[in-house]
Amino acid sequence: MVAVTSYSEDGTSRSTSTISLQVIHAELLEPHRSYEYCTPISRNIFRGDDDDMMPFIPYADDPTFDHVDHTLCYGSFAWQDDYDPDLEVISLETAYRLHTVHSLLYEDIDSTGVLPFKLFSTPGKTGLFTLSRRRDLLEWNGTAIPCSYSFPSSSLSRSILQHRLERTHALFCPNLNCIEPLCPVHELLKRVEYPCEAGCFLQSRTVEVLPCWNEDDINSFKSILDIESDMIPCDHAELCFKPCHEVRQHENDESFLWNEPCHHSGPCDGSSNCPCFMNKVHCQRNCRCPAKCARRWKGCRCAKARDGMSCVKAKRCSCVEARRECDPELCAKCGCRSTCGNSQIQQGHFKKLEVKESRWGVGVFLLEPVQQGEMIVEYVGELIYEMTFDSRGEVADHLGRSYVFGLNKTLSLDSSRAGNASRFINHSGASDTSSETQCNCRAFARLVNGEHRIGIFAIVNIDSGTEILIDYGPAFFTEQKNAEAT
Ligand SMILES: C[S@@+](CC[C@H](N)C(=O)[O-])C[C@H]1O[C@@H](n2cnc3c(N)ncnc32)[C@H](O)[C@@H]1O
Repeated sequence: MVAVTSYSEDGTSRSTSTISLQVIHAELLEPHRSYEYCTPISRNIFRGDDDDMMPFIPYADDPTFDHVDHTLCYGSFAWQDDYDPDLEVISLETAYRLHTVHSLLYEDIDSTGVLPFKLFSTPGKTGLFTLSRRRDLLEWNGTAIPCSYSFPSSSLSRSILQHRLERTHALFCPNLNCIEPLCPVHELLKRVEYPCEAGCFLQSRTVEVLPCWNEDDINSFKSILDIESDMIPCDHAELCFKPCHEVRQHENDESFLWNEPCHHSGPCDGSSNCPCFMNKVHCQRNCRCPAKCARRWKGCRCAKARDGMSCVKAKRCSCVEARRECDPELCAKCGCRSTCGNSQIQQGHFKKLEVKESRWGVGVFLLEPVQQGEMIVEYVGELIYEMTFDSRGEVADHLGRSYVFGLNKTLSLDSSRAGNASRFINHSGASDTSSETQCNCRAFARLVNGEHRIGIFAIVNIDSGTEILIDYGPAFFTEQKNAEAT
């Protein structure tokens, strides 16, 4: 029984009545187990590496997580960075006076660590000199620094490979589809048309014996190629501290793969040492050669099909065979924006999906039937480098759930922090023959207008309501088990 009292505007009670309500005994509702947040995205986001400053300690109250080991992945802790704007001005002033009055090099001042800030930028952390150029520091009338004085913009330690990579990375981004917000490269794009030095690879055409490099040189070079494969030899040479033509010879050595967009004067053939020509690959959208260059990918000549399956049903679509999606600029007839069946990722026509409880945590289920060969969804996430793959991997291993897909030699696609429903797709091995847990989809990487993207495709006809399952591959669970054991 519930008593209901009504009140007049001045707050006095007017009447009270009693009503009886039906009592329903509901089943006990179990709360869903806790999950991490995930930002919804529809396109891959370039992240590169996470900040070097640790924002918080994950699983701080969980004694089974090795916090100490995990902190080693970071250079500093956000909660210890006690920000004081006065200190910036005092540090800058101190550095200036030590340099101008006592003739100390800025690099030496930095290496003593005597100032509370680093003067020069370090990986993931902006230095005081750069900060002072980017924003207005507090004004101090007693300063000895003249208005016209400018602090050095960068001082890159020869010994820190990351520094060298970051500096050159800031000058070259050959990706026309670059989706990095405010990518600095597109402001600084610089054409390299001339030999970088005497003995540049552009000038020395003769193939000599492979120059003898020691193990450290070769390891550094491999790291550079892993992180920055899309560079010309002149830039690699600068990073390696090696003569340009030696670098070129090592790049040609079959132990290294090099498939960067070309950037040179002259035609894309042997006379200009065009890297695409040398590596027997097509010039791509990101190459700096003219659009009508003979080495460019020509696209397919498949005809339009009314059922929206042109190129897929065509006997031999050159784009399909090369694992590229058709390119609206090149494939004139197949209808990349309508009838082409080989442009599903860029068209973004995905199937209706539902995420719900499955055998292995949460899974993804179809809300409509799908035909074999159709694309279901694009696997999207943050594009990350190996260092971040490792640091995030420690958390994923502890959690027992990993959302990372290897995309190519350099980048992985991680949907642990940003992604779409596809991040919840579970695994079924090829050997599983049970009708309910049989693998019914496959992930394919496609070159889409110069970018590697991953689509999840049906490998059989699938009914509505069925869980989507893909084979993660043999390494996935072995790596997870190894990580749990260590
Ligand atoms: C990309 S997530 C898939 C979504 C996950 N089920 C969830 O609830 O978030 C991958 C993780 O799911 C779990 N998983 C997926 N398929 C599995 C399977 N066949 N057997 C055991 N665990 C599986 C593993 O923990 C794996 O690291």
